[in-house]
Amino acid sequence: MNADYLELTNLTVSFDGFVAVDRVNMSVLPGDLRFLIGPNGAGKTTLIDAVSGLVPATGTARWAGENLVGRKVHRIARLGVGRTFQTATVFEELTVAQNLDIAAGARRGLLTLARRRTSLPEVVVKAMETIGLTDLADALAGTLSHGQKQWLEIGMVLVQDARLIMLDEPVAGMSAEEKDETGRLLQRIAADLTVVVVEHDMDFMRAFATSVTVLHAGKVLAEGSVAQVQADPRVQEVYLGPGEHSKAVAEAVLGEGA
Ligand SMILES: Nc1ncnc2c1ncn2[C@@H]1O[C@H](COP(=O)(O)OP(=O)(O)OP(=O)(O)O)[C@@H](O)[C@H]1O
Repeated sequence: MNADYLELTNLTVSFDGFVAVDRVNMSVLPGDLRFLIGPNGAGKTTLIDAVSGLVPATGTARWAGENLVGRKVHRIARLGVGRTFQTATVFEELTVAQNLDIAAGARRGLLTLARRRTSLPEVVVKAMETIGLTDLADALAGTLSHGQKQWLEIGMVLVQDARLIMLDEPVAGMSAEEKDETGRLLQRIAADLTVVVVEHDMDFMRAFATSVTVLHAGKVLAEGSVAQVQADPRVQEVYLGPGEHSKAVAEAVLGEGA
């Protein structure tokens, strides 16, 4: 079994007795572009917080042969787990290349970072190509468009040697062109890595997901291909409410096939 395989078993997160993630079982294989969808408050962000070590959890989250539950955030990052946040966290007053260099340095250690270098590390050059920002290497991050900032943040995860990448609503606020570009970027990344995308944008999900997990009230409600989850009456009910199962309404929210 490839070690780059994420397997959650009974993953549970409680906040003062409120169960936000409730005994979730989920497996994601390398090469998969898994979308995690569900209504507001379903527990999507909390789930990826738990896998990244940002909130305490019970159950297991197996990755790279280890259980991530109970491990410190930096230890989890060193096992190749990276994530982005809903709001991009780039250094606006630094250039694209500098942002990536610093992120790569976080991995390399301060000693290497302190050494003066005349050229950019290979990993930074490669990341700029992957995220399509090579031409903007010397542009200040603060001058980038919203979409470009998100791509830079993805690049900052890539240079840290992440092999499991979890993205929290990467296309929120993007233009249609930026969404398409992001989808193609995620497909390129998912060819080599394991990718989990938390998303509300159903058009984006339909265009780029290879598989989908639907969360509702902390639990896995459905899992499968886009067509399978769209056709699932339980998924339609969660998105539409009971008694609104007209085909036209279901299609308007979930797309054709619903
Ligand atoms: N730190 C916290 N303390 C208490 N409750 C929390 C905390 N973080 C999240 N919750 C609650 O857990 C539930 C799940 O929240 P979460 O943000 O994971 O949902 P989500 O599916 O990502 O929603 P959205 O799509 O709106 O971002 C919500 O009811 C939320 O209020």
